[in-house]
Amino acid sequence: MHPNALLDLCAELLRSVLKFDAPADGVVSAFFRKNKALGQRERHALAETTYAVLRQKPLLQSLAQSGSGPLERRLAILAWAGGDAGLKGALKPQEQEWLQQVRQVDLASLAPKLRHNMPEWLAEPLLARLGEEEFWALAASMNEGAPLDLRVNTLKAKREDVQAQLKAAGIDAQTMPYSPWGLRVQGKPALNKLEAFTSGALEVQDEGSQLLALALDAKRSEMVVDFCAGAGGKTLALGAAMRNTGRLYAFDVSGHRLESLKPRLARSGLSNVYPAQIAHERDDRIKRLSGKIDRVLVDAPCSGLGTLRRNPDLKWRQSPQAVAELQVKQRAILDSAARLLKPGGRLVYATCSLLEAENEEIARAFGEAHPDFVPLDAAAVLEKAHVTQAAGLCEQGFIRLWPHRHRVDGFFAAIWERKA
Ligand SMILES: C[S@@+](CC[C@H](N)C(=O)[O-])C[C@H]1O[C@@H](n2cnc3c(N)ncnc32)[C@H](O)[C@@H]1O
Repeated sequence: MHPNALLDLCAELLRSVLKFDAPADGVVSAFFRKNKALGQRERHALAETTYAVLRQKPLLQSLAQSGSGPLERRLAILAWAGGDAGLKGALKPQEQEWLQQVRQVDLASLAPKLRHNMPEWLAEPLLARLGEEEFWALAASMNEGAPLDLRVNTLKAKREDVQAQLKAAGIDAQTMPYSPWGLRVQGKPALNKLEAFTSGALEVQDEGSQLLALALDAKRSEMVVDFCAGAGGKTLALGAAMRNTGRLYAFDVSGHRLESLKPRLARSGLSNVYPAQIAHERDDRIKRLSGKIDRVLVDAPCSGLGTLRRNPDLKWRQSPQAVAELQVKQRAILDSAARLLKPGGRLVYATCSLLEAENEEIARAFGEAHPDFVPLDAAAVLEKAHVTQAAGLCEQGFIRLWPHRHRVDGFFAAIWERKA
């Protein structure tokens, strides 16, 4: 495709994505389905440019003000990720001149909001919690892409064997710094045709999610509930940790998400998982299992703001009102899920949010209202689960993962034991 046509197509894609009426990854995939003739490199250029615009929207919108022509084309020019040669071939002389001028701007001299590229309602609490230096490190880390994290299904294979298989396929996979199940790959190699993947020895799962499954410490023959199982990323890790014994209920209100668990379940070799759609957190099924469960994971619906490296659109699609509504849901789900536990059972509440409002605030309120739940020290729990450098992953007794500190998505988890 001619570079100019590709640039215009990118502007068209940006126009759709920047409406923010649907998640960016879905809009990009739908756009590619509609534009079938696009080659691999062209798709890469369009997707990376779109994500670069989402990551730095305030900065790029501000810089784009001086140019002319459609705003989305200007944004695409400023963020272009398809190489300088292609861009040169696409630009009119006037645009070339403008780009030269913009590239001279001293970015360090710009207002803070154009440098951290977050809405104020998000920047404010993060700055208050982290202080200047760490806040800016976090802002920078959110503008980096995330690597591809993998979990070895220990039911089927050993980590070092899968690592060797990947190496034989030309993929350099490093063992993860914290999770004993994890391998990390740079770039985005295609995995779905590899024997390690089709045989179920390998799943895509970020390191933080693996650590949450480790924190639940589900054991052989236990009764376990994954309350918000979704497409089952954590369910699969829990089922393998239980060595395919006992009973693992995968609940979710979304039947559609639970459907996506099925092919993954088939690959994994697990037969101890029971997916079930529930109407809401007080569903009759929950009442029937009340007091019978050994371990419950609540991977609560949340703002997702810990995953901005992968989903930068979330910072523009979320709002303080949405967070307030999520808090109501999070409290209700945690309260209801807690009823499932036997005396002596373990409860883990987790989110992939960075906000105290969805994390410590929810956990503390639950602790105050439920004196029969004793908080467990997260570092001690992770150490017992053979997680290396566990203390560095925890704050105030909770798991607290940060992209700039740990090079993973942001995650939170609180752990309790119901009094015997
Ligand atoms: C963070 S996602 C779960 C991700 C999943 N655990 C994984 O590892 O792939 C939160 C899930 O909570 C589900 N959910 C929302 N409200 C719920 C409720 N009242 N009861 C149970 N699940 C709920 C959503 O459908 C969504 O799938």
